Amino acid sequence: MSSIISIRNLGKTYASGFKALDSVDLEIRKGEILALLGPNGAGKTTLISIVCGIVNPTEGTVVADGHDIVRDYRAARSRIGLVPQELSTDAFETVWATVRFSRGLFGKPRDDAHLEKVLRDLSLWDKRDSKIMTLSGGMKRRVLIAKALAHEPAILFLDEPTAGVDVELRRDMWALVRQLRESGVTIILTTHYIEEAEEMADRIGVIDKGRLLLVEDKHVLMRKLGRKQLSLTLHAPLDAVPEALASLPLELADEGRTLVYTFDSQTEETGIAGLLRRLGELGIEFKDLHSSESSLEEIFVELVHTGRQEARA
Ligand SMILES: Nc1ncnc2c1ncn2[C@@H]1O[C@H](COP(=O)(O)OP(=O)(O)OP(=O)(O)O)[C@@H](O)[C@H]1O
Repeated sequence: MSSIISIRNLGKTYASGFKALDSVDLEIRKGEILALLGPNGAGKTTLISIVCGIVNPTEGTVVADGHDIVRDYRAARSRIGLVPQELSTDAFETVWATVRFSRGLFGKPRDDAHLEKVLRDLSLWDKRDSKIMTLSGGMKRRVLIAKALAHEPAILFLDEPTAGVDVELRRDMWALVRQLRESGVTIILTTHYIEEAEEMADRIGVIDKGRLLLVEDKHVLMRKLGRKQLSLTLHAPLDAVPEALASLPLELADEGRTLVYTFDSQTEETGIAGLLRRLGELGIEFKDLHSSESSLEEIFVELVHTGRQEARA
């Protein structure tokens, strides 16, 4: 798949001297949904703001759909739609006037049929003559998306699209984002919600303290870094893991009633057969067993943790 955005060695040091981004390299593929995951202050909004021309980079380059975002700003920007975290203005405007104005900002000729389609797709058509301030929070968010799509961008950035929205609206937003991707739009979203990245993304980028720790296909990431656990519910609780099993990755949980075996999900040899044989030899019986995989959340916490340790080293 070809790249639609190339980010090379991108760095940002704010006037305060704070380095918000450090040597970020990232190729965003045409037609993908990329989720940027990171804790507060990681640099996600800074990265988006640079690509959208709101913040100037101090180092590096960004090329969006063939246009350098600094040298060729207007052309680059016209290819991009940005859905910011909050709707700050336009309270007294109607939905229709707002989206029409947004399209005009990019010098695009008037195209009422396109705007109608956008509003219909977002279930806002019936509200086209309503003033924005009269809309519900969920509808206001949809207006933000409609504004971002008014000029037919090839790339859509969504900054925390579902922060603070209820579960139902979140699901609606996800469906909408998928639909947009189907129509060929490349989507980059930032989120704090691991579930959102897990649900939506084709690839996941993890960013922390201005550094992009990794970018990986979601399934590969989960396979590569995920661990599996086998939990055995014992007949009789144990005080400690028996000496004879000390070399194995075993832990006791649930006050000695459960023996937990952790193994790498990538390896071919899980070692489970050997474990069960040795338990049999030691006369340790179990009444139930189940396996589980580490969630993206666990992987993420681990990544950020080791990333910080490496940065300190
Ligand atoms: N104009 C500015 N001047 C100085 N520091 C700034 C400025 N804007 C942002 N920062 C700092 O840069 C860091 C990254 O901020 P950014 O908003 O990019 O993070 P984020 O990952 O989007 O966080 P959040 O998830 O909280 O929105 C933060 O420590 C922030 O305080």
